[in-house]
Amino acid sequence: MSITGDWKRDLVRTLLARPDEVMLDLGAGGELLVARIRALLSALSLLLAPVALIGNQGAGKLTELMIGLGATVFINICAQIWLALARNRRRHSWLPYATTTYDVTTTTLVLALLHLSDPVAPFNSIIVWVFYLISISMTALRNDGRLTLYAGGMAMLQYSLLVGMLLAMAESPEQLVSVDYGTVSVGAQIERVVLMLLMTVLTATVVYRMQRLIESSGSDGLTGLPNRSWLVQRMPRILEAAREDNQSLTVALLDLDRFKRINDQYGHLTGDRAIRHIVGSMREILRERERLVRIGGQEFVLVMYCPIGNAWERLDRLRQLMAERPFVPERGGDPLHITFSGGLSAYPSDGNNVSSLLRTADRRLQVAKHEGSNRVVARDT
Ligand SMILES: Nc1nc2c(ncn2[C@@H]2O[C@H](COP(=O)(O)OP(=O)(O)OP(=O)(O)O)[C@@H](O)[C@H]2O)c(=O)[nH]1
Repeated sequence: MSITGDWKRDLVRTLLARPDEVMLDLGAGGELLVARIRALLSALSLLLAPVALIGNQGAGKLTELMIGLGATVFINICAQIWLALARNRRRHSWLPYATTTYDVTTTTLVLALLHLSDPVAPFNSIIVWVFYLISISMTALRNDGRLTLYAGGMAMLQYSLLVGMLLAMAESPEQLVSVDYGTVSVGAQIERVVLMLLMTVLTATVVYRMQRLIESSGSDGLTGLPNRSWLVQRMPRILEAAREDNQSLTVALLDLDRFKRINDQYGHLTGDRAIRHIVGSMREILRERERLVRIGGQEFVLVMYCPIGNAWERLDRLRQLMAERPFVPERGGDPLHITFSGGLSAYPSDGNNVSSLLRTADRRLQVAKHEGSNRVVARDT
């Protein structure tokens, strides 16, 4: 299979996947930012009506301005509602879809309204049409590829339907010529739809790249395991979910014993190989949804969905497993028995947040090291 094929498949899979908790959290921050920008732009649009009033005279123009003013007031009320919802601590998963639908549809409605003042305006107005592109590009801040595809698809569909309907309604070619907006050309309309498609593809690529960067910043290069920043970001949600499901959770902090001697004796590359070898054994004791995290050089955290006593038994089994599978530093050389020490803490009895759980586990780990290493301590003595 070609690398290009894999890349494309990965891109499509990433864009269509439901974002995970970290992406959704970042996306909620992006939604708030977009809501603020929308509120600012809406407030600025309120200034346009008085400015236009100064420059225009006549009864017909006044009616038009009143309609414009009414529309901007409506847009401002909506912008404030979206802002209040985005600020809400409770995350609404439907909100980005609702606001994107609103942004795109408002653009279409304003273009349709422009038809009342000049029949060519909806086809050739740049200022209003550009809001389709702005709405599509703003979806990048929500970290959800599906939202970008939805925005692009909806913008292209609504615009095509609008210009198709207006072209069908035109009674004579003269109606498609205007002093202010020029002549309507079907080619230019197709170009606009192609530009919307291009903006959708570009924004989707930005979303894909951002998701990849966020993922790689949360994983360890040597082992591919999640790293400390992953743990700090993810743990609050994991603990919250365990509390809601009334599920037992134990945090195990493991530290390899006297690892320095392997580096000193065989070199760093062999040390790296030893770490990967040990991680292979550690992975085997993981159950569904449990995580192994590399938080430091030779330090690991296991997030285990079981009571602390059961976790202790499982880690004892890991010790046996590692004893049965010694690491061979060089071909034909003597196998090395690498051991680990561990400290456990139970959620919520030993702490109800990541720091206090890790602090307790670390205190017990130090006791394990002090008592001679190669052991796991589950409670304070
Ligand atoms: N090869 C390799 N070594 C690492 C890596 N990260 C940390 N180390 C090494 O791990 C060793 C840790 O040494 P110490 O903190 O003294 O701990 P220790 O020798 O395991 O001793 P105790 O923890 O007290 O049992 C150092 O030699 C680090 O260079 C890594 O990614 N690869």
